[in-house]
Parts: sequence; structure tokens; C-alpha cells
Amino acid sequence: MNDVVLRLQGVKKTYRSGEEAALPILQGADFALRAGELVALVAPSGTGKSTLLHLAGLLDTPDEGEIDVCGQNTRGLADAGRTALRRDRIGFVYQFHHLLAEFTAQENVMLPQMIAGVRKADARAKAEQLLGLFGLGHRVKHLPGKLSGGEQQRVAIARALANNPALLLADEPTGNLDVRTADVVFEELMSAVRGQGLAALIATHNEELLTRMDRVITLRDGLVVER
Ligand SMILES: Nc1ncnc2c1ncn2[C@@H]1O[C@H](COP(=O)(O)OP(=O)(O)OP(=O)(O)O)[C@@H](O)[C@H]1O
Repeated sequence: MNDVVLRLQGVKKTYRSGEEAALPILQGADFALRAGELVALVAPSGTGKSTLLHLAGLLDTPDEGEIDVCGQNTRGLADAGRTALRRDRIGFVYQFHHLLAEFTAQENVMLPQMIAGVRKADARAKAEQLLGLFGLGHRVKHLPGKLSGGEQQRVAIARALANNPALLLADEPTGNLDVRTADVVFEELMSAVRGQGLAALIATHNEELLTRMDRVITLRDGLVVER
């Protein structure tokens, strides 16, 4: 069985803007992530962590190289195909929660499901189940502005898991929280990922959490290397 959920081969990405010198970030990156694997991406600021996550999440396209998600090659995939693959297979968690302020916690978790065509009652039940998993059963009707930072980030994680993705990508998911809350939320994120057998690639600066990951990778000279 091919259980590789994400594969990058020879991925290159250079930023070019106007008169400025071209900025080569990824220069032939290779990486494979298997189902059930939890991998940390730890690298100095500006070396391309977000770039790598955006490419893996099909939010941007490489200049060269191949990116496969769940065995599907994404080169030449039209926008609609990329959007569908992203919606159905990939969950994203960012440093800042990006919840919709005018929707309740529950509605925020329902939304991606309804976009994917899930019936409203089922989306609501799934949202309740996920929010319960993150200890927010009593907060489902709250607007994001009425939740603490840690609670907001838990809702964002629940939203990322709502469509049962095969791949979770997280960019400093607890970077905006105080140390103690960050540890608790990170722990919950990891147990949800493990519980659902997902593959996860998580960019983090938190060295203490790394012992609980399966592998740690870094970026060196535009390449992915094991740390
Ligand atoms: N859209 C863009 N256009 C031009 N340059 C960009 C663009 N996005 C990122 N960069 C530059 O590419 C480099 C890598 O950025 P990236 O955000 O991937 O780094 P990072 O490792 O995630 O950094 P940090 O840890 O600080 O978030 C940086 O120097 C950044 O300024």
C-alpha cells in the first residue's frame, strides 16, 4: 500500500518582485510524509518554512518539481482540482486563528464541511463532536471574540480537522499563545492527530515539544534535511 500522503520531489521556489534581486528559497527540496507520521519543521526565520507549507497545502505552485498529495500529482492540476484536493484532503492551522468573527465556534467548524457539501445537521454534529474533543463543549455558541486565545486556537484546530483530512499542515500553531497554554494546546493537537491517524507537518520553534514528534526536519540551503 502506498501510504505516502505528501511527496515533494525536486521542488524549487524563487520569489521575484520588481527590480529586486531574485530570492531563491527552495532549491530542489525532497520530502515524503506517510500516514500517521508527525513531523516537525524547525528552521531559522526566513529560510522557507511557510513557503514549504504553502506549497504542500497547494496554496502556491513551485517553479519546478513535483508535489503529490494522497498519491495525486498536482502539476498541471487546474484551480478547481487543486481547490477540491485541498478542501477534501488537507487541513490548515495558522499561527493566528483566522476564525470568522461573526460566526460562532460551532459555525466556524461547520463552514468548511458545508462548503464540501456535508448536510447541515451532520456538519453541526461533527462540529459539536470536535469541539467537545477539545474541551469546548460548553463554548459552541460563543463568538470567537468571546473566547480566550487558547480556545480560539482550539476552534481553529477543530475546523482544520472538520473534513477528516489526510494531511494536517500547521504553521506555528501555538506561536501566539503563552507558554503554558501553548503546551496544552499542542498536546491536544498531537493527540487528535495521532487519534485520527493523520499525517502532520508542523512548523514550530518550540524545542521542548520535539521529543514527542516522529521526526524533525529542517531547511538548509533550500533543501529539506533530517535533523
Ligand atoms: N510572496 C513573497 N514574495 C517575496 N518574498 C517572499 C514572499 N513570501 C516570502 N518571501 C521571502 O522568502 C523568505 C522565506 O519566507 P518564509 O515565510 O517561507 O520563511 P519562514 O521560514 O516561514 O520564516 P518565519 O520563521 O520568520 O515565519 C523570506 O525572506 C521572505 O521575506
